[in-house]
Amino acid sequence: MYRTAFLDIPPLTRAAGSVRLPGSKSISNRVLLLAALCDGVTVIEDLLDSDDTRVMLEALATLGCGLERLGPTTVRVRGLAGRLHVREARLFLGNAGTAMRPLTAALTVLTALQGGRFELSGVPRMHERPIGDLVDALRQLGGTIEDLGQPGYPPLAVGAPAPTPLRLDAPIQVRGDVSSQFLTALLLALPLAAQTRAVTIEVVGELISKPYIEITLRLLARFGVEVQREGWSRFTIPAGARYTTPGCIHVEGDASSASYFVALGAIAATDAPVTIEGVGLDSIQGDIRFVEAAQAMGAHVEGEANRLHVRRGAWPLRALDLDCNHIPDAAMTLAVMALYADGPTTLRHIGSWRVKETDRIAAMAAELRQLGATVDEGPDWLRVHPLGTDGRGWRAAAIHTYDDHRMAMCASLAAFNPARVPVRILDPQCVGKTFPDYFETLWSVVEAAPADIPVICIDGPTASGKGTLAAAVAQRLGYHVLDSGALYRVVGLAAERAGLPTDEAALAAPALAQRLGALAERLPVRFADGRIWLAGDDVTDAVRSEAAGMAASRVSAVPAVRAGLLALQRGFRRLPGLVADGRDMGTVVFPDAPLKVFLTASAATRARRRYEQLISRGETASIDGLLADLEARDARDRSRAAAPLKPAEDALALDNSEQTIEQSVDTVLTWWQRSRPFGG
Ligand SMILES: Nc1ncnc2c1ncn2[C@@H]1O[C@H](COP(=O)(O)OP(=O)(O)O)[C@@H](O)[C@H]1O
Ligand SMILES: Nc1ccn([C@@H]2O[C@H](COP(=O)(O)OP(=O)(O)O)[C@@H](O)[C@H]2O)c(=O)n1
Repeated sequence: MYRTAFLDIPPLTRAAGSVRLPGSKSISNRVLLLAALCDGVTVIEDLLDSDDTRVMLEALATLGCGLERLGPTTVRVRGLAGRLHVREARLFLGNAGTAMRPLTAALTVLTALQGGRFELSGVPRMHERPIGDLVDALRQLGGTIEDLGQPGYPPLAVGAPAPTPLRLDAPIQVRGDVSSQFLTALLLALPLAAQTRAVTIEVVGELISKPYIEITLRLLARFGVEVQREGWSRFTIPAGARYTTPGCIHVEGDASSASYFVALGAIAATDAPVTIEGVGLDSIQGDIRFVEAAQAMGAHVEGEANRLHVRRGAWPLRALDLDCNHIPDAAMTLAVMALYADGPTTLRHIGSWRVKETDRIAAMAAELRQLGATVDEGPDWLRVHPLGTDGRGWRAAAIHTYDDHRMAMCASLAAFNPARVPVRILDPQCVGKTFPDYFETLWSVVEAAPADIPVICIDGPTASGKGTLAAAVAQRLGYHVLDSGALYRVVGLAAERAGLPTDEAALAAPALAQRLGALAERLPVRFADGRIWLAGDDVTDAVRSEAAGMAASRVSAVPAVRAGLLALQRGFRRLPGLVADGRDMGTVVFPDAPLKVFLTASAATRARRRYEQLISRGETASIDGLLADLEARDARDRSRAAAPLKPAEDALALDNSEQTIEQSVDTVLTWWQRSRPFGG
């Protein structure tokens, strides 16, 4: 997951390949609650690992539920068997509506039956998301609920020290036109109260998001509770209802998350399809019907039970006028697809967007306008005018994401714009709510023209701080790093292991130079988790020695070695971007890089830094010896014929002798921001 302040997505061209989706959020949190309420043990497989499931798991643990992780996405839950193990607790539920609403209902019923008091709160946005209709229904039922903030919104306290009688004679009425989660919450909780008599719920007003109620009913059935339904207005939980564990339950891939990859397949030029694994035509999630909407816009989709294959069909996409009540979450994806359509697209019946993670109608309109689009909005509709496929009208924009995962994922689709402008996603870690690795998954199926993938070059003499600066800048931008010096060091080491000499006299022989060049070209080197591997051996420490540095300096003067390493180095230019440090990054390897820094510091400063570095590693060193070595290395790097150390013509010079590391990083990031088209 990217924890950077922003993530710049270069213009993307093509997409193909296969993605596996994380588990459905809606299913994950419902299954967790059902497993917690029932008697016995449930193993949940492919559970979503995200912010929203984490807060649910933490809440259930606080309530005394036995939870055991069997793997990254497998959890064993020992249910509470309908009994409260603790009578008082504070539960923090982040911004997870799928935790807040059902837990409020379940704890209201449990405390009415057994006594106890629980406080439920969340992030500030959670406290702006309505829950009043659910609270009204639970109060009708005889539950005790106290508003701890603004009435009708979390935070809430539920329960009282002593049990209170539940009123189950009359049907419980709940509004269905603000959020279907209120009805879901009652359906999940009321089997607790139906042990001796049937419980009926009546929906007031038109029920929105019916597919989410379907998921609730199907999962209740998996846990042994068969709810009887009359249309979409009356639901009866039979007397004697009892949650029983299915033993093991598998969570299917998230159909709303699938929408981004369906859209990708429809938008990106491609020869091979984008294949989405883990969700398909057998899905119980309503958002799977996004596929029909995408097809109406021109996507070519082939579905299997648990898999989808998508390609571009009509191009530009076909404009749409659609009632989106049945796909409230995935419909956001249509708003971005609409930018690539042949006319204005209108999304109707999306009033629930206003009470989601953010006011999604306002947010979507504002951000699509930033991209250059004309957008009209009403209380429960949105109309997006296309930006066209000839490149005119599109603007590079820094997209605000409003702590809303879907805003971030939707906006990424704008990177296919024909104007080939990059898209900046602010606060990319908001995707952690449902799809922590969304961007990594995106990179795995998309392509960009190499020239569009930004590279920041940091060249300069030894111990000027290039590696330190490169790593810090890369971390702030979410970019990859290329430590090109390490490659020369590894060549030196590989030569030694192959029994090849690297002293200057020997290197003068053309046959040896050629062998070293061939060695460099097929160097079995791998960088992973901060370690360097040479043909399966961890050589991280071995290549860092001063002797290895001197050997690197000698072999790096051999033109065949430099040529041999060229393709390998260029291969590091991968999405979303690269920071490369060395001697010739800006002059030879990435001459088209949009930012080149030539980093220097006085020889005395550099010798002192290297000295401190070695001493801190527990090695012995002398400043005078280091100074002499470093001057020798500088001289050789500057005077060699092949790619000598010198600033590129368009490099910006930075002398960090008097700067802290943070100051150097800030200087480079300021230069970088200036070179980007986002303003500010
Ligand atoms: N701006 C700076 N101010 C102070 N020390 C620095 C600065 N930049 C780097 N250093 C320190 O200097 C040492 C050498 O830096 P390094 O990044 O290994 O250099 P290079 O990659 O250029 O050989 C490191 O211990 C690092 O912490
Ligand atoms: N792009 C590069 C990087 C390193 N090198 C050589 O490889 C040696 C080791 O590089 P390095 O960056 O690890 O060395 P230090 O600067 O850390 O001492 C340098 O002394 C250079 O001679 C090069 O020629 N070209």
